[in-house]
Amino acid sequence: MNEKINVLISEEEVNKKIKSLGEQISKDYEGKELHLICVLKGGVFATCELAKHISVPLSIDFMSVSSYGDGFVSSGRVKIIKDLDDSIEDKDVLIVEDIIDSGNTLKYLVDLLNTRKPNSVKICTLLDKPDRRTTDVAVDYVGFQIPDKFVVGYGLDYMQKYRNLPYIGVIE
Ligand SMILES: O=P(O)(O)OC[C@H]1O[C@H](OP(=O)(O)OP(=O)(O)O)[C@H](O)[C@@H]1O
Ligand code: HPA
Repeated sequence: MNEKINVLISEEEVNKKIKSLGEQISKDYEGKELHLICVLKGGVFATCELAKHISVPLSIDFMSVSSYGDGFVSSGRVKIIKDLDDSIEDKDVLIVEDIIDSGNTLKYLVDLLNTRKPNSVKICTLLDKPDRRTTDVAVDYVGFQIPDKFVVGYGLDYMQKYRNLPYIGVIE
């Protein structure tokens, strides 16, 4: 079945915002090297677009975690499906996510990565749903704060579909 989807944030607005985040990050990390960690699967679109607008030397690694399964609600348990390939010791790490909702995923990831002796760990998320937060996490770069609606597109899925939409939509 195909759900009806309304546009919440257009493709143009998303790309413009990611460009400005990339420019800000480039300024903040001037003179340093940055290690991006893309949180799969949802973070892949935001990471690729963001990386294009970062001008400091950059490396990218991928980690796959899941807590939602195929539903609308977090299971509360974060499962590592694929760990990083490379050590992050002494690196300036920036985690890139599509969305922070309950905060469970990012809290788990930040705590885990901090045990691996990075020089710094910061967070960039395209979307933030502050009304849903149950776990406190300090987020350094936010694209858009959005209302408490289940969104899809730009990496975000419903039952693994709609990740490829070039905009952020809301399922009716
Ligand atoms: O703040 P939270 O409530 O933890 O929600 C945010 C997380 O949920 C989604 O991942 P999901 O577990 O659906 O995996 P996916 O990216 O592979 O779809 C999203 O990509 C974030 O990683
Ligand atoms: O609104 C959402 N949409 C898709 N995946 C998600 N994971 C957390 N929140 C969301």
